[in-house]
Amino acid sequence: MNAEERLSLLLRNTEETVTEEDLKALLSKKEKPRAYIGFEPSGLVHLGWALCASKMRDFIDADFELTIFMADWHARINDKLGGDIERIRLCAKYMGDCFAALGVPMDKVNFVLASEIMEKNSYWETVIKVGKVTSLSRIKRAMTIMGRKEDDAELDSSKFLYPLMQAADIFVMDIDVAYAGIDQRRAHMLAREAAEKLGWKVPVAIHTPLIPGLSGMNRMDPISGKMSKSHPDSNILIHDSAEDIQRKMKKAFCPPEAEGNPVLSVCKYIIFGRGGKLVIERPEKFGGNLEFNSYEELEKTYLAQELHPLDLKNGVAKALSDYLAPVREYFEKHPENLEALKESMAKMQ
Ligand SMILES: Nc1ncnc2c1ncn2[C@@H]1O[C@H](COP(=O)(O)OP(=O)(O)OP(=O)(O)O)[C@@H](O)[C@H]1O
Ligand SMILES: N[C@@H](Cc1ccc(O)cc1)C(=O)O
Repeated sequence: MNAEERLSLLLRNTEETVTEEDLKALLSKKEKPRAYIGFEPSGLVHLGWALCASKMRDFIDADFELTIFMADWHARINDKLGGDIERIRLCAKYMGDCFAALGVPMDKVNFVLASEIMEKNSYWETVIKVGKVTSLSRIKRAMTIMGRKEDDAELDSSKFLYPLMQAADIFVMDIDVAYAGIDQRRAHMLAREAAEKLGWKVPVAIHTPLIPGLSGMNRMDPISGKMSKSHPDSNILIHDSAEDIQRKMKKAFCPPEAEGNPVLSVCKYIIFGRGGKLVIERPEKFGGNLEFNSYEELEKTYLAQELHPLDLKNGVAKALSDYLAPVREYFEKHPENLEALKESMAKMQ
């Protein structure tokens, strides 16, 4: 694959790259750059992460050394899973299963737990150095990277370490490209600015969009309306059955426009994310079946009101169920971590 092909693979399905010039320069000078994405192990996985998994595959295909980072202590700070570090680590194992089930070749990635890198002597030194060049108000603004409000006065003080730790993770692992959903932008901008001030390597940041929750997203605050495990009614879990998907899709917000439309967003980034097609089954009297081979074709037809929202939803529910069939098969063969996590989570309530 030449540099141009690598670049277009890395840029597909993204919302922004900071900066494209830096990325081009990196590709021209490094054969196997280092990229990473981090997650808090914090519960059952939803469809938004399928977009992350798909992008991870792009990084691997573009010949990057990819690290999937399981932020166990970050999740502990963020009070996830009852703040129980053992439960959080169990969840990290289950997440490894999820990425494998979503088609990430796990033998080609580094799967790293935050506690492993935190044992290095340089970790806390790096946190402190980043802290020395970052203002407290900047840290407060970055609280949104942990799903918290900037002005929440009730936060315990460990949470102020979190953005510094997330930036330090990048430096300690010697990362060239930090990848995440756009809600993580403030962490990456903080890391870039700290690196500039400290004279360290400035990481490139690549961000994918957020799949909206099924009940729709507030344009003024897209982060809080994203599909998330915190909003079970408006998410699709990767474990959902065909019936669950159908039921949830039926209730989904589906306005006659593309922006903020969760059903079209699922089509764009999941169903057509790596090619693919969509078949809408319709009785002859309503125009018969439709087949789309690209998202653009689908969007055009839908916006021209030649496809009824209910028919679209039914077709998407069926396509999603097919998309997630390998995930169901994977967990039928490897149920251990999922079952152990569910059992452990049941003890929390
Ligand atoms: N709806 C989504 N669409 C696309 N990417 C997402 C979505 N939700 C989260 N991500 C990405 O997944 C990674 C982990 O995010 P995060 O831990 O906030 O997920 P979550 O399951 O929605 O968590 P929570 O429910 O606790 O807010 C981040 O890179 C984030 O940008
Ligand atoms: N802040 C990320 C998790 C994360 C933590 C540390 C990292 O280095 C990277 C990512 C989230 O909420 O999903």
